[in-house]
Amino acid sequence: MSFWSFIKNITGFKQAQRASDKPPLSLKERFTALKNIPAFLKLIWKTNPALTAGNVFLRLIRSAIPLFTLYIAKLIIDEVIRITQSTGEQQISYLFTLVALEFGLAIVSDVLNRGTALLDSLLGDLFANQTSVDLMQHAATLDMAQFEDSVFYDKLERARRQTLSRTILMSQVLSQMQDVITMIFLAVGLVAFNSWLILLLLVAVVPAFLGESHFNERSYSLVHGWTPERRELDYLRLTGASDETAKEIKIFGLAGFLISRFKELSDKFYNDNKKLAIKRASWGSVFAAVGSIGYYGAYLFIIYQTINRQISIGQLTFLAGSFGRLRALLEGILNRFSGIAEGALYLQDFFDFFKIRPYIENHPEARPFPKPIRQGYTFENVGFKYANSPDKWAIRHLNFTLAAGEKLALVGENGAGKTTLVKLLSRLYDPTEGRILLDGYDLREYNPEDLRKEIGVIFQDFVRFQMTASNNIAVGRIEEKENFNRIQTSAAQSLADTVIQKLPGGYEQMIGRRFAKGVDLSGGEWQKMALGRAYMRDAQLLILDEPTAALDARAEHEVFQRFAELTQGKTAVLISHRFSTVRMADRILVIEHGQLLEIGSHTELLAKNGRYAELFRLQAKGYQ
Ligand SMILES: Nc1ncnc2c1ncn2[C@@H]1O[C@H](COP(=O)(O)OP(=O)(O)OP(=O)(O)O)[C@@H](O)[C@H]1O
Repeated sequence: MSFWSFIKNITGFKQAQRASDKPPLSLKERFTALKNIPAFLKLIWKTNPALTAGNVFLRLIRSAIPLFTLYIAKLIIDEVIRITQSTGEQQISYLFTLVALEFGLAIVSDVLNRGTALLDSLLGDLFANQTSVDLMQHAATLDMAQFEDSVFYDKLERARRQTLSRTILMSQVLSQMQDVITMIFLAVGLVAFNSWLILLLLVAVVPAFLGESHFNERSYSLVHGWTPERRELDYLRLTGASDETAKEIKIFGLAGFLISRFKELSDKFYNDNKKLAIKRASWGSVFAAVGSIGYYGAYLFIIYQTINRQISIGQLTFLAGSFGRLRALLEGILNRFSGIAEGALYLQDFFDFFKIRPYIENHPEARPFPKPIRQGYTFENVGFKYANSPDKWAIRHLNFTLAAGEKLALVGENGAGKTTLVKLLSRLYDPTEGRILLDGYDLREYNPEDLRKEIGVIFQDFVRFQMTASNNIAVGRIEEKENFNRIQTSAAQSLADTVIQKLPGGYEQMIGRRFAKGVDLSGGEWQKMALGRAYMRDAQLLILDEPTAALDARAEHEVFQRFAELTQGKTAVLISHRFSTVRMADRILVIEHGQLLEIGSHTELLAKNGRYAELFRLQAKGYQ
């Protein structure tokens, strides 16, 4: 497989081609997406009812102000004309009252503007934080298999990316409601004077709205279709400039290679986007011109009526002002409508993500988890295929028992299926065929959460948490993160204490290079920290996948002297390529191409003189 086909596979590039072939969404589909708005408003309300109510209240008051301002302006002009055209002494106190009223309205409007902007930004921040938390919480409930599915991953990516656009959508929806109310106020005023003007207004605005909607739909389709490529771009950006990859990028001289692929993809996206942006701008100008024709048509009509003395000059300013305001408002509302419809489409991704349910879920009528485990595990003809390689059995026809309290070692070549087996034991996946029994009952009958509480797994590719040394060990049992004694004892048992003693900040030292003052560790030092997590955990089944691979000979020896202590009274599964480690187990299961080849104690298997004996001698020979 070439490097690029590999990257394309892991980033789900195939989906990209399918997605970009998708026809753009129809007007109906966009209208349908609006059904997400009520649920969205509910989410905003739930984020903070007080701020939401305050926001709506201020906007309601604001929406009445333009009509009053225009009307007072009309009264002022008519009054000024009346005064200037009359002879003799004139009372001007009425005029001053009107001006003072308009001034008052201007001040109130300004304060309300700032108030809503403030509430918008506070509510927006809270909403963004809340939805990020919800996303993380939901992602945590989902299955491993779902994370390995690229369609799922695209959904997660889109749901995650749009945090900012969701806050913008929130302001848009609230402003839309405000503008609609303002428009109703103004329209009532306009109709009271001349209802024909409303028709002219629609002629001026509707074409622009349809144009905008069309282009929003195109741009959504473009962005949507590009999700997998954007994931690839993110991957390239990260790989090309990260502390974790810098070493190999330099040594293999890969920078140019990654950059050229990045440029190739990003240029393609830029060009697609550019074409659309140019079309949008050109059509936008045409529609704006149509709008202006409508507006000036109405203006001429009002001027004509004024010259014919059908309306006063005050009415002229009121009507022209109302018409201009209404046109701008309606244009804004219609344009914003397509923005909102576009946002609602993205919301669909967001809500879709929350609709994804894990297959492996807790259920109320689950069997209580046995404490202690009495019989142990039984594998009955267990077979498993990864969802992303449906043609290949990673494990097949596995039949064996793991008795309570037994220490079982798994031996086999790379890719034989050892890690897959322990993933099934900890129910990260369910078997594709056959079943795994625990104390006589299918693992599916227990709650996965109860099961996982009783299992401690240290994976080969354990996470190097960029956190303090203390937390790096505490993650083994995070409820005990404040229990310093327990952390210290676990560190001493896994030899992590020897690493921590050398750190300038001791247990509070930030580990890893990502954050300021972080100190990185060597592979073996990291492994000691990870092993500390196993000691933190008070689990009945302990699974250690290559726990000593990165340790030096002395550390490995010491770790295994303590292994008996760690696994005392517990069932343990140990994966290792080192026979010095493997031989300590009660029984050894040799796995080949996902199938059980041999099982027995070290002495039994040596006596059998089969694959285990062959591999054991091969390794022993290497040391002679
Ligand atoms: N997430 C995955 N998706 C698809 N296939 C996978 C996945 N993980 C493992 N496999 C495949 O399943 C098979 C068994 O892999 P597994 O990781 O269990 O092997 P292993 O015995 O633990 O190997 P190693 O000694 O190299 O750690 C391999 O062919 C591997 O390519």
